[in-house]
Amino acid sequence: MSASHSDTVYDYVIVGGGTAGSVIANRLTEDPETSVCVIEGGPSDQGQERVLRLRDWLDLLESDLDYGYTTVEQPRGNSHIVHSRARVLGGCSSHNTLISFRPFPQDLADWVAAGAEGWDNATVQSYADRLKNNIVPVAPQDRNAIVEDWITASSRATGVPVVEDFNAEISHRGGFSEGAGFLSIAYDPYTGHRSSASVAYLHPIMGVRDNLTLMLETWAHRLVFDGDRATGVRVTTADGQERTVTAEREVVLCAGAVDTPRLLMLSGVGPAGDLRDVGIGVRHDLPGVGENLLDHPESIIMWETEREVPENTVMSSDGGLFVRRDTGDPRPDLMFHIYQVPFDDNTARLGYDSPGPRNAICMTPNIPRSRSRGKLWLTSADPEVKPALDFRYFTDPDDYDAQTIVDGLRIARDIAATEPFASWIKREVAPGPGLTTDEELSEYGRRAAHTVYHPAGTCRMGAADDPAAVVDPALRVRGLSGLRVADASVFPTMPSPNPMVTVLTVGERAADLIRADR
Ligand SMILES: Cc1cc2nc3c(=O)[nH]c(=O)nc-3n(C[C@H](O)[C@H](O)[C@H](O)COP(=O)(O)OP(=O)(O)OC[C@H]3O[C@@H](n4cnc5c(N)ncnc54)[C@H](O)[C@@H]3O)c2cc1C
Repeated sequence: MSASHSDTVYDYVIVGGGTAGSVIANRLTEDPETSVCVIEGGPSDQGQERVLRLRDWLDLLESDLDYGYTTVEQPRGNSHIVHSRARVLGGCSSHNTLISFRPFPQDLADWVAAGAEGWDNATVQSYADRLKNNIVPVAPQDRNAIVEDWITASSRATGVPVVEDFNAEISHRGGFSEGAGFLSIAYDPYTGHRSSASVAYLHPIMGVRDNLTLMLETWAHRLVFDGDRATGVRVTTADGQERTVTAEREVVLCAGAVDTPRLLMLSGVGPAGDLRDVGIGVRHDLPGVGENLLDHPESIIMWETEREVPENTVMSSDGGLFVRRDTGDPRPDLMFHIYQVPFDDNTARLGYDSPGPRNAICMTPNIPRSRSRGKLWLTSADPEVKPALDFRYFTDPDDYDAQTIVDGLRIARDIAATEPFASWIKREVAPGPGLTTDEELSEYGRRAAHTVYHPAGTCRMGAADDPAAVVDPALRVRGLSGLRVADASVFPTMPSPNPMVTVLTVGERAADLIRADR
């Protein structure tokens, strides 16, 4: 951009310097003639050891760097889940566990079938090939003996193969149906530091590229329009000033699956009836905003160990297991993480005791393609009031979601009875051996349920003429101009595995789409 512009006018304004936003900011500023301003609600992560040290991720949950969204009551689930969302540069990639899975080919076929033309497997995987993050299987020194034994027992008990590199199976062999192994993680095995979106995409260019401006601890609370065209963002800066940051070309929303639909609705873009109910003037009736709230729900089984769990780890959840029950689909339909620490918030609330910090091992079965669909909406026109999140956990009519958790708990028990994992186990703490029927396991599994922290889908992508879609396949907000969304909210359906790599590829492709429109 030319030097004649004032300091609050940029070619592109990106709201949210999170996972996708960091990628887009990097790619757009590769052209020195293009100016970009990133508005980020949180502080920088640079030099912040408590953020960068991946092993300490649990300390960031519900901290000053977490927006901590709650849910409305979940009659068939757990009403006490806190949905952590990071308030720091790099977004959730700066406080998550950085487990890195490419989406499965069939996940992307689902996207295309949902109207996301151009988001086919070959195209999306080619963007995954470009990622700057250092994604590697858990390094030898971080391979904990109990996880090694759990992988062996998982393979023996369920008949699935041991997998050395899950992503290689996806990129070179067209995916996998089942497997147990150490996870691939975006980290530096030499330092234990994150290879988050900010580390990989922003740190190398901060203070280097003059055409990149970061407005940190700055909150965007309303979009500014000229007719149907988005021209900028009203923000409150770190020192409490109200300002308008102007975009000559586009505003790109990367505030995540909670805050992007929230900002659209606060700006009068969303379901007209819902907006009127809270006294917000309707600029553009877009019924899909806030709908299609997706997640990966999980539950937990916890054991006390006979001896202390060794300390070496990347982030205390280093192994994964994928099982397929429905052979009519090539993808796994049950996933498990292992936790090498007592992950006991939900079990303690239900009255279960907790083993000591070095004497617990947990498995968390999760639902890769949950059939329950939720919704997010505003309860007030006040931008400070958090939105309501209703995931409608375990409400799918066929009870597929709850049955998946029941199956998961049973498979976990089989693994705990199989050597070499069995000899680590002293006793089952939760749900406890007394609960055995489907009904008992379903009731427990739903009450102790948690989230894998993967909300998505609330501004879903679809065909340009699909009235329920919020953005078209080029990520442009339907019916408006100068406005795109690029973050987890555009997912039409949930990718089966952990979604961060898919979000990063959304960022990579968004940058190309934006450049193509110049
Ligand atoms: C605890 C936890 C663990 C997870 N573990 C994994 C994992 O291991 N693997 C995996 O694949 N996925 C994981 N996930 C999910 C994954 O991290 C997210 O799906 C992904 O990072 C979301 O990226 P995003 O770009 O959509 O949003 P975010 O990364 O959340 O970015 C949004 C950014 O926008 C900023 N922002 C929001 N609103 C405003 C506003 N109004 N004004 C200014 N700034 C604003 C926020 O501060 C944030 O930086 C985890 C998530 C959590 C919370």
